[in-house]
Amino acid sequence: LLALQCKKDENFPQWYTDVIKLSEMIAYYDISGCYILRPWSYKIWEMMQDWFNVEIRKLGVDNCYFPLFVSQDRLEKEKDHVEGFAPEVAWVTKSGDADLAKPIAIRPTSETIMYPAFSDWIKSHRDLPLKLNQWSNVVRWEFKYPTPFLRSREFLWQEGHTAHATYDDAQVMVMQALDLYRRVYEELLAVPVVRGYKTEAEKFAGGHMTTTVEAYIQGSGRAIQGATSHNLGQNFGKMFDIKFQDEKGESQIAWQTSWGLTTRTIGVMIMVHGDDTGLVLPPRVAPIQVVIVPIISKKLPMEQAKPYCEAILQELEELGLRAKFDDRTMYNPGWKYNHWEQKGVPVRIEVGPRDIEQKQARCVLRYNGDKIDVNIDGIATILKDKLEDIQEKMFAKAKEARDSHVVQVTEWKDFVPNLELNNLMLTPWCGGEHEDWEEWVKTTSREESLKARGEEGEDEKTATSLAAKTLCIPFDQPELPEGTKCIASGKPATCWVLWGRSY
Ligand SMILES: O=C1CCCN[C@@H]1CCCn1cnc2cc(F)c(Cl)cc2c1=O
Ligand SMILES: [Mg+2]
Repeated sequence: LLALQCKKDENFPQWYTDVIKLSEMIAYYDISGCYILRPWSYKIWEMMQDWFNVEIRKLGVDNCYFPLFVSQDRLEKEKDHVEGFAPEVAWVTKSGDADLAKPIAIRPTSETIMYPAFSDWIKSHRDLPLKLNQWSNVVRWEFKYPTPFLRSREFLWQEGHTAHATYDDAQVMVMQALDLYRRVYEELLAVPVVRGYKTEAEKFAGGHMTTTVEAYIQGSGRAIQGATSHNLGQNFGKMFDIKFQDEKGESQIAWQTSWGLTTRTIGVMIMVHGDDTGLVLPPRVAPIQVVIVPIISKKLPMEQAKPYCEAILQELEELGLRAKFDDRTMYNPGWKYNHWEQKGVPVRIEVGPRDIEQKQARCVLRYNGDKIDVNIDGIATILKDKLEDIQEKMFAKAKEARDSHVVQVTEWKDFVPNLELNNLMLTPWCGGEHEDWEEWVKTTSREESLKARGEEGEDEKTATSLAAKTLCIPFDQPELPEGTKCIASGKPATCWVLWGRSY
């Protein structure tokens, strides 16, 4: 595969698969749903980890590491909550050719692994708050169609787990974690997100309340959950006997949170920013921000180009930029241009004979193709500023694409037509839990989508994916005029909820 087989707006799933291969981010593996993260994507994960570790340390969170395995007894401690997930739990049943006495599960998440230890460690209010995080892999044997980064059977994540003396302290932690997630997306990945609460139907059943950051993928017209932060209330404290003596010597149950961000972040960044040439990397997370390509010919032998290029490289590195001088002789400049464009490197510096004569360099910007001739005196400062400008412009462009696809809708007749326009919809909502109006919207929006497309009885997968679901109740609520009716139930609306087709 030397170039993308299709345009981003022709066949989005195919485009995505080609981009992650061409940019050398992913390699495939013989076990379905498992992928190799090559250095080009793993370096991005490492930069997110580095940033996140600095930030959680400021919040008093310590990193730790708990075992990969969990006994069946422990995993199934919270019977009701686990049973919904049971089909996706991976089990170890043998060692060698001998059966294990009891099967052992591979962690799909670590509550049942961590919280018995929390119960041992927390006795007094002086042991609170307890704030731990772990970077690990988790395994969930998903059956939906697997997609690298977005839905894989093993993925990398961080999971934060904290315990507090009061509900309010826990809620502060929930919101601090959520804001870190917003910043990972908006400041590092240049992807705008909507922050809000999950509805009762969509929240983590084991918790008290779930908050989320939701991104918009223009290529598919779908929303995607970017990360999630839960207020667990005292649910797990009761289940795992996590109690503490308060100042008055009274026994209290701890208030907890948990929060997670996964390698799905990388897939979101690819889908939002990629174009018909390939990956377009936000400078903040680009493993290489600037690549220098010499245009070697009889007029400019490598001996003459090398010192000139190496001087530029050194100046860039001294300013903290991640730069590379591509001095390979077996590839010509055109091949190198294509290679680094497909990998999404933000800035390419071309150095030809004329550039050296005029003590300048031709800089090409990946995100919009601009070509600028820059004096090599001070080139590093100019490019450092240019990279910051690129980061801002990429965010602004993604924000415009998202904002132009969010519409307020108050009447049901406008709901599916907007789905068909790849829009997300803010609608008045009665909070519809009790009569499960959310299920009604899912079912009805799927049926009406099929009809709108003249495809009765579409195969289950597509049909389901045509259904709209609630993404969140945005923290940022528009005015809700007195007497506004819920778009589904017609009952008095209590808030605005954001709907969309989603991943
Ligand atoms: O979302 C987060 C943030 C990080 C820590 N965990 C929570 C809740 C995870 C929900 N969840 C998600 N998926 C699961 C899959 C499973 F197979 C089992 Cl047994 C349990 C779960 C499960 O509890
Ligand atoms: Mg799941």
